[in-house]
Amino acid sequence: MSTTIPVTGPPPYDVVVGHDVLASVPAALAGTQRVAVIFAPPLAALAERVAALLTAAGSEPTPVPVPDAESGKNAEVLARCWDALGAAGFTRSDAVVGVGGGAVTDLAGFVAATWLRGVRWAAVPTSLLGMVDAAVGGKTGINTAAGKNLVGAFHPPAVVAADLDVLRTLPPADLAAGLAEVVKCGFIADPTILKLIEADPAAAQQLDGEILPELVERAIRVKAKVVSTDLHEAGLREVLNYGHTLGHAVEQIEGYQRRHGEAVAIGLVYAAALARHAGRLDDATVERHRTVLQQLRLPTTYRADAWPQLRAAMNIDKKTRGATLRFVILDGLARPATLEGPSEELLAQAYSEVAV
Ligand SMILES: NC(=O)c1ccc[n+]([C@@H]2O[C@H](COP(=O)([O-])OP(=O)(O)OC[C@H]3O[C@@H](n4cnc5c(N)ncnc54)[C@H](O)[C@@H]3O)[C@@H](O)[C@H]2O)c1
Ligand SMILES: O=C(O)C(=O)C[C@@H](O)[C@H](O)[C@H](O)COP(=O)(O)O
Ligand SMILES: [Zn+2]
Repeated sequence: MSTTIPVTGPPPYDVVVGHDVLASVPAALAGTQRVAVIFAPPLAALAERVAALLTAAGSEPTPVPVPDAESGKNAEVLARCWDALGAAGFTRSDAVVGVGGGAVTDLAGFVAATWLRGVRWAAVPTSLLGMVDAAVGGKTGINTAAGKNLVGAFHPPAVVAADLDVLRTLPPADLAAGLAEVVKCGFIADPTILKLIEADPAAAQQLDGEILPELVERAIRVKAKVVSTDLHEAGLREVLNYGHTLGHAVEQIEGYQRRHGEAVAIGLVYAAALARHAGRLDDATVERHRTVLQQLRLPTTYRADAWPQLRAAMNIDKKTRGATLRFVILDGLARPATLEGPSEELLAQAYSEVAV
């Protein structure tokens, strides 16, 4: 059983989520000759299954193993992927498939965006975070020493095949990290998500119940709607960056060793505190951020002495214009807004609510 959630584009494509969805990959890449299947070691068996489906459909898969997680999302690994495509003689009628968590699909999508200035690609997200967020919407890219995702391209996939069964092997901490982005969707657009988690936080993490699939579908619908309206982040899409200004700074100062979803959880509390200090958000909604994230055992605090480093790292956030920091905040539940150029005092006051 599966659900198809359309991203209306342009270009249009489907997010197919549920069980037995992998056949949608060869279907979406019909007519391609060679297909590079980019994967990290923990997902080697699934990558082989995808390759077998491509072979059965008449394509010629080339396996391209890459280092796991953030250690594969950099310029050196990107260049190795280009070399693999070059050695196999990839042309514009060929394609790429990314099989893995968000780090691998971000990398694979960027390989596809840059090879011959853009070839088709498909995403097979294998983490919760990848299914609800990273694989959807066409943001592809890599990290640099200066910051998270600083090099990349908007290059939407031909299909996203999210097979809920693959989540069975996902470590619980990675499942929880994915829920941070689901919570984000709850605060910016769909408060039912928050009610579902608050009513039964354990059920939100159980693969065999009905709650987790509903949360996945709801979060994908939030993202699909936003990116269908504003692929290139001219305005509306910025709401998906809620919690990411401080979150990305945490990841950068930790050398990309911290789970993205955990950093976003800390960043969500910071953004809520910032909104309150700016007089835009009530105490109860700020507190709701802490409680729902803590129910999922996600971090909501960070080292007090890290503030100078975090503050410097935030300067290179993609929403920054010149010297003006810009934050996504809330004016209320499901009422995302922008805060431009907050004072240093305000920034530090908000951090005092996160600092331990
Ligand atoms: N492009 C976007 O719009 C977007 C959105 C959100 C996040 N991201 C990016 O996504 C990345 C985070 O993604 P993530 O949380 O998936 O982390 P990740 O890709 O680093 O994966 C986390 C770990 O889970 C493992 N894993 C994944 N699926 C598994 C499975 N089914 N079974 C066993 N192990 C599995 C991975 O091998 C890895 O060790 C970050 O780089 C973030 O910047 C991008
Ligand atoms: O899709 C988006 O747009 C988002 O902002 C979703 C985020 O969850 C995601 O982490 C994204 O990669 C951040 O984008 P960036 O442009 O700040 O790197
Ligand atoms: Zn994110």
